[in-house]
This record gives sequence, structure tokens and C-alpha cells, in this order.
Amino acid sequence: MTEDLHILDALAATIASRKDADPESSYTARLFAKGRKKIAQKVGEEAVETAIAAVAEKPANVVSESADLLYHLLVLWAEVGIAPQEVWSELERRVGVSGVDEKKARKK
Ligand SMILES: N=c1c2ncn([C@@H]3O[C@H](COP(=O)(O)OP(=O)(O)OP(=O)(O)O)[C@@H](O)[C@H]3O)c2ncn1[C@@H]1O[C@H](COP(=O)(O)O)[C@@H](O)[C@H]1O
Repeated sequence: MTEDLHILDALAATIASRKDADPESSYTARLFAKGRKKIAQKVGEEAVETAIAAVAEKPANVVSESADLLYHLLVLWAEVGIAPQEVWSELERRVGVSGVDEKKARKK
């Protein structure tokens, strides 16, 4: 497991620990209190902001918006009940499977 993956797993653990936290002191707890639709909306917003920063050729903003996006995506997984390992396993399953071949197979 790489260091980059480790930070996402550590962040997921912090997020899980905020499920019963006080929304006054925790932004994550505030998101959980607002509910799934709000969390999903934030994921959409952060994805669009990341894309806009890329098109505007602002690499530093792409970095910060990507971090916002990953954080909100991890909150959404926690809300839905998905363990990060499930997503890592799906990515691992795809290693070595060409995206071009996979797309062709879907059309059959
Ligand atoms: N990585 C993050 C992280 N990234 C972004 N954000 C917050 O996400 C928000 C995104 O900014 P926006 O302007 O879109 O938010 P907003 O305007 O308040 O949102 P809305 O008005 O749309 O509801 C900001 O308040 C950021 O502080 C994060 N909040 C928390 N974390 C991590 O989660 C941990 C726990 O945080 P708490 O739950 O606050 O203790 C922290 O230690 C961090 O590691």
C-alpha cells in the first residue's frame, strides 16, 4: 500500500469517527447532519470546480479542488456505507484491463 493510499484510509477513519460528533465543532458532522442529498451535491460541486480549474489552467487550484473533492467523496462513501477498501479492490481488479477493450466488451 502506498503512502498516498494511506492518507485516504486515515482520512476515512477520521470521517467515520465524526459520525456522532458535534456539528458545532466538526464540518464532517455537519455534513452528516445535512444528509445524503447535501453530501452528494457537494461532491458534484467539487468535481465541477476541479474541472473548471483544469480548463482555466490553474494547477494550484486543481490540487486544492481535488483535495476538496476526495474529502467529500470519502464522506459520501461513509454515508452510503462503502468501505474505501471496496473501491481500492475494484481498482485493483481493473489493473491490466485495457479501458479500450473493456468498452468494446460492453457493446457486445
Ligand atoms: N479534508 C478535509 C476538508 N476538505 C475540505 N473541507 C471543508 O469543506 C468545505 C468546502 O468549502 P465550501 O466553501 O464548498 O463549503 P461551504 O461553503 O461551507 O459549504 P455549503 O455552504 O455548500 O454547505 C470547507 O469548509 C472546508 O474546510 C474539509 N473539512 C475537513 N477535512 C478533513 O476532515 C477532518 C475532520 O474535520 P472536522 O469534521 O471539521 O473535524 C479534518 O481534520 C481534515 O483532515
